[in-house]
Amino acid sequence: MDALHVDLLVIGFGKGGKTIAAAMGRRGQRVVMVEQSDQMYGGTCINIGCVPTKALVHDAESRRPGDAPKHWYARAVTRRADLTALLRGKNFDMLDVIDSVTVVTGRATFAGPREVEVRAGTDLLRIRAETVVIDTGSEPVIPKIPGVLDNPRVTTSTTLIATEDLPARLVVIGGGYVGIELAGMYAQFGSQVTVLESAERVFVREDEDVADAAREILERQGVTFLTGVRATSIRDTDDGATVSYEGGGPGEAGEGAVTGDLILLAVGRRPVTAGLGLEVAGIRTTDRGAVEVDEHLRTSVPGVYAVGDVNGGPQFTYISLDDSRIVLDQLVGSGERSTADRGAVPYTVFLSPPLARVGLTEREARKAGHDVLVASKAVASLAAMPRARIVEQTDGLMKFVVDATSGLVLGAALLCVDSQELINTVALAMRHGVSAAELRDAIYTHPSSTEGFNEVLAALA
Ligand SMILES: Cc1cc2nc3c(=O)[nH]c(=O)nc-3n(C[C@H](O)[C@H](O)[C@H](O)COP(=O)(O)OP(=O)(O)OC[C@H]3O[C@@H](n4cnc5c(N)ncnc54)[C@H](O)[C@@H]3O)c2cc1C
Ligand SMILES: NC(=O)c1ccc[n+]([C@@H]2O[C@H](COP(=O)([O-])OP(=O)(O)OC[C@H]3O[C@@H](n4cnc5c(N)ncnc54)[C@H](O)[C@@H]3O)[C@@H](O)[C@H]2O)c1
Repeated sequence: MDALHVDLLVIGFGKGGKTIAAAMGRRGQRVVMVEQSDQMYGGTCINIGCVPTKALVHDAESRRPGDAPKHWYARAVTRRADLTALLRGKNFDMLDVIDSVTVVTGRATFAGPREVEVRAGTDLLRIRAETVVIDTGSEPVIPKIPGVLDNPRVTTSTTLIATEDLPARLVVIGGGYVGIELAGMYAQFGSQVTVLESAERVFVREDEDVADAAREILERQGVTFLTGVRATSIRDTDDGATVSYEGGGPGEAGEGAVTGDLILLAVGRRPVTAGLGLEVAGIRTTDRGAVEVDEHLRTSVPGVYAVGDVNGGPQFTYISLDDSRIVLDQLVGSGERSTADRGAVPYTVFLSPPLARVGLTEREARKAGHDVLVASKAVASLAAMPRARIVEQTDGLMKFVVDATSGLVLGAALLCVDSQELINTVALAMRHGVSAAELRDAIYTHPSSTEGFNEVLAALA
């Protein structure tokens, strides 16, 4: 079979891959983007990840006491589907409008170092490229628990958020990002939610005061947490699916069972490398199954790069985007940009209100030997941040960890309204050496959430 020969081949329509494809296509390079599903143009984020879940969080938060839960939820699922369809179309068009870029819908497997076969139904296409970018993302880990496989009551985030019937009872296995966000969201839609988490507490990376505040908000919204427990089996009953568990911290049952109408598996996501034929191409993987890359995202085969979740880095859309900057710098820039350049990378868990974090926690800062100053205030106690009262969301706290010697911000935990926006200002300040005093004394618009910094950081004076 003759192979189609192009300049750049991208496998997977994720954030990093599509950004590289568009940039190189605009430079006149012949580019092929291979995506296995026409329902995944644009990748995980817009179709089954960030965007649909945050749309659902928004709708869950907007439910008023008189709104019938099942109806409200079904309406939200329809809106989610409309929104993702719109964005999927826009993402396809983004590449389709570029003359030298072709989107091929089919599953790619390596046939050589920079050559793939693409299977679409009975059609088979062979593509050879000067440069290959692997951006195949990640997929949910399915824990080896009896009763999990082929059980219609067992869901992943992908299938749960497409379910049109609101589960009366939802059991979530895993209290990480996916588990927590969906637990909070479904509780606000009206489900009775139980989270089973194997760590001794939820938000285990966070300082205890922050973790306790976040947990307390979720509990008030109706989420029950069982921590330090491990699910051992799932058994179908007349009444639903019963998850048995072992473990449990002080004061908690050593073993027990909880029944749900649906069970959500949320114990992590692993890189999609199986079945890609990486061994045929000589592309090495790590012991965790990710494509092995160096700090410039080069794989073990010259001319082949890996971006996004598949390279084993932090699993965030904005990291996949930053990966694309590193690869583009290799292809058309100075080749100096690397993963080592990243500093103060923030993250947000979309609770209501969101928990946004950057830098060191207080515990980490003290352990690292810093002379630490802490400024922390409950949002409800802030006089100079009326925005929280305007939007009727006064839950949470703002906490800054500051180096007493340099006056620089070491980290922040913002559990408050708009924190997904605020944290980017703090991260920028940290990256550019803006001091805590400068953040405290800056002029912010009013009424805004940022002006909370004036009052919270005043405690450092
Ligand atoms: C429920 C959920 C919520 C999330 N929320 C957030 C959030 O709020 N903020 C955030 O930053 N991150 C969030 N994430 C993580 C984020 O979605 C991912 O980190 C990001 O989308 C990864 O992008 P990527 O570039 O690695 O590839 P992806 O976007 O995963 O794209 C990979 C693509 O490759 C395709 N593919 C795979 N194998 C092949 C093959 N052999 N041939 C052809 N195509 C193939 C897949 O179909 C897929 O479209 C969330 C994830 C989930 C699951
Ligand atoms: N807002 C965001 O940015 C966002 C939202 C969703 C997902 N994501 C990304 O997706 C990734 C995957 O999310 P995730 O929540 O699936 O993984 P995760 O790694 O964040 O959390 C998995 C959790 O499951 C627990 N766990 C593991 N095995 C268990 C078991 N057998 N029983 C009970 N608990 C168990 C772990 O202790 C952990 O707390 C995240 O790491 C994140 O990068 C980001």
